[in-house]
This record gives sequence, C-alpha cells and structure tokens, in this order.
Amino acid sequence: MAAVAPTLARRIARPGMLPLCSRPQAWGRAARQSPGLPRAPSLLLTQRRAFSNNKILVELDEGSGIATMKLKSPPVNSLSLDFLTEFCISLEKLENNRGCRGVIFTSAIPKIFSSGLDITEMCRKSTEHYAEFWRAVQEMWLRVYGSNMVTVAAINGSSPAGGCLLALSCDYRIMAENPKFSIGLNEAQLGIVAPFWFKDTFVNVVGHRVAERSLQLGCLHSAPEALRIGLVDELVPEEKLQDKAAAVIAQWLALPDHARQLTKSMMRKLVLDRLVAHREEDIQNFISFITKESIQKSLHMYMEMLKKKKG
Ligand SMILES: CCCCCCCCC/C=C/C(=O)SCCNC(=O)CCNC(=O)[C@H](O)C(C)(C)COP(=O)(O)OP(=O)(O)OC[C@H]1O[C@@H](n2cnc3c(N)ncnc32)[C@H](O)[C@@H]1OP(=O)(O)O
Repeated sequence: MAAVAPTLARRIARPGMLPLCSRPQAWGRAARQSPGLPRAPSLLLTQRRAFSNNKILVELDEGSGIATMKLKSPPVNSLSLDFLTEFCISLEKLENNRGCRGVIFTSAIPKIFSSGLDITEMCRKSTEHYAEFWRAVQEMWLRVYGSNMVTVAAINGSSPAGGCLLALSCDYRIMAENPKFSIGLNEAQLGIVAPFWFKDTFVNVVGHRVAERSLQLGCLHSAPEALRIGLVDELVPEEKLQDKAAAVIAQWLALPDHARQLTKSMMRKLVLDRLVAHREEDIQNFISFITKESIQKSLHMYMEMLKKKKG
C-alpha cells in the first residue's frame, strides 16, 4: 500500500466519516445529466482516462461515461483492509465525477473474480483491527449498493462469499459461461455466518426460499446453476463479457437518471438504512463472533484445507 494509504484507511474507518448512505448524497443530489442518447461503446471516438492504485485499475471512457474498475490484487483478489480502502477511494472518485454514470466491476486475475474477504484479516488480530476491517467491509457494501451510478458486475471467474456480495450489490450481473466458475455465499462452509445485510442483499436478488437453502448449505453455484436461480442475470462467452457489460449499461443509461436513481433508492433504502442504523452494533457483533475460539479454529482449519488442496 502507498505511504498515504494508512491515513486514508483510518479516514474511511472513522465512524460516520464517509458512508454514502448516511448522507443524502447518493440519492438526494441532482441527477447526472444524460449526455444525449447512449451510444454503442464500439462506435465512439472515445477518450479514455485511466488511474490506478496498487490493487485497482480504473479506466473511464469519457465518451460513454462508463468506467471499468479492474480488481488486480494477486493471487485471488481477496478483500483485505488495504484492498477495501483502495476500492472505496476509487469508487468515490468516480461517484464524484459527473462525467461518469456507470461502472463495470471485473477482475484482472484470470479465473478469479474475487475470493471474498481476506480470511487472514479475520485470524488472530486485535479487536481494533477487527473493528477497522469490518467497518471497511460495511463501507464497500454501502458504497456499491447505494451508488447513484449504474453498476454491472462482469464476473470473469469464481466469486465466493464477499466476492459474491460485491456482484450481488450491483444493478446487473453477467457471468462468463464457464461451468468451472462458481459463485455463492459459502460462509456456512467456513463455519461462519453471513451477516444480515449479506443475507438481505441475497434475498433481494434470488428470493427468500432460494436464499435460505443456499445460505444454510453454503452453496457455491456453477455459472449455469447461478443463472437458473437468478443469482446472475445472464451468461456470455468470456471474450464478450466486457462489451456485453458496456451495452447493458448503455441501455440502462438511456432512461432519465433521476427516474432510475429514485427507483433504485426506493428498492434498496430499507436494506441500506438497516445497516446504517445499526453499524456500530454490527461491528460489535462481528468482533464477538470472530474472537470466539471455536470460530478461530474453523477459519484456521479452512485455510489449512486450502493449502492442502494445493498439494
Ligand atoms: C453474527 C454474524 C457476524 C459476522 C460473522 C462473520 C462474517 C464473515 C463473512 C465472510 C465473508 C467472506 O468472504 S469469507 C471468505 C470466503 N472465501 C472463500 O471461501 C474462498 C476460498 N478460496 C478458494 O476457494 C480458492 O482459493 C479460489 C478463490 C477458488 C482460487 O483457487 P485457486 O486454486 O486458484 O487458488 P488457491 O491456491 O486456492 O489460493 C491461492 C492463495 O490464496 C489464498 N486464499 C484464497 N482465498 C483466500 C481468502 N479468501 N483469503 C485469504 N487468502 C486466500 C490461498 O490460501 C492461497 O495461499 P497460499 O497457499 O499462501 O498461496
């Protein structure tokens, strides 16, 4: 992480500092101006701007107003505190840029979208670290789920747990049609529990019955299965993923921003407000849960299992 990053991490981690959804910003501010009819990305004489930090590469196509956030944190794009901090900073930059109206989240790592929360951040750390880490996880979700922009997950690899949450928080999910790629909230398999806002986000996408079964069993669904249960909206060949994601965003951006944004707010507000109202309590719950010896043992065993699988 760059030298300034710890300061930024603390800034994000400070209670009440940035959460999009505790301020009217995401929904209350004037709608982004639509720059005329959306144009097919391939037809544009585009000007691309890119910025990058250690873990995220951002490219903004100024012609279409569509940005791509490429996760590039080898080996598996795990969501560490550093990663989450850099992610939130990048997303905030885009959110504050009125020329950016849509974002595609995808991975620069072959075969893996994101392996979810970095398990090592939840093992044998101090209470202060757990609080800071969990606040950063909350922050990522609040920012993506509450974003004013059109958000599309272009899922070009496996996406367990926190990786799945990132995809679930978008407006639309497109997955590469590779049956080897899987996605789901598999927390139960690790001996841990998906928090209520993971669960709420999941229920809002797939419905109560499918979510209940999938969560209890900690299912990782293959790409075709994910399509069948509505966890992803469509499958496309991997090489077409980016173009398809841009085309979907262009279609969504054809509508007046204010109508789309107010509708999104109406659909998501209840779930967002629930976490905003109970943020500190949720952090305390996380700390009480994760510091249990039995939970630490489960996580340790899971990490060992990952190592053994590798041979
Ligand atoms: C009341 C309620 C309160 C709240 C209660 C608490 C709520 C917590 C909610 C938790 C949410 C989560 O996201 S928990 C995280 C869940 N994630 C997972 O289960 C994913 C586990 N990983 C995998 O399945 C695989 O690694 C996968 C991503 C498919 C890639 O497989 P590959 O074969 O390509 O690669 P691997 O060899 O397995 O992994 C490469 C290296 O990356 C490491 N690695 C893999 N995933 C990792 C991860 N998530 N965190 C850290 N490290 C990880 C491996 O150990 C290897 O390390 P080396 O051996 O050193 O190279």
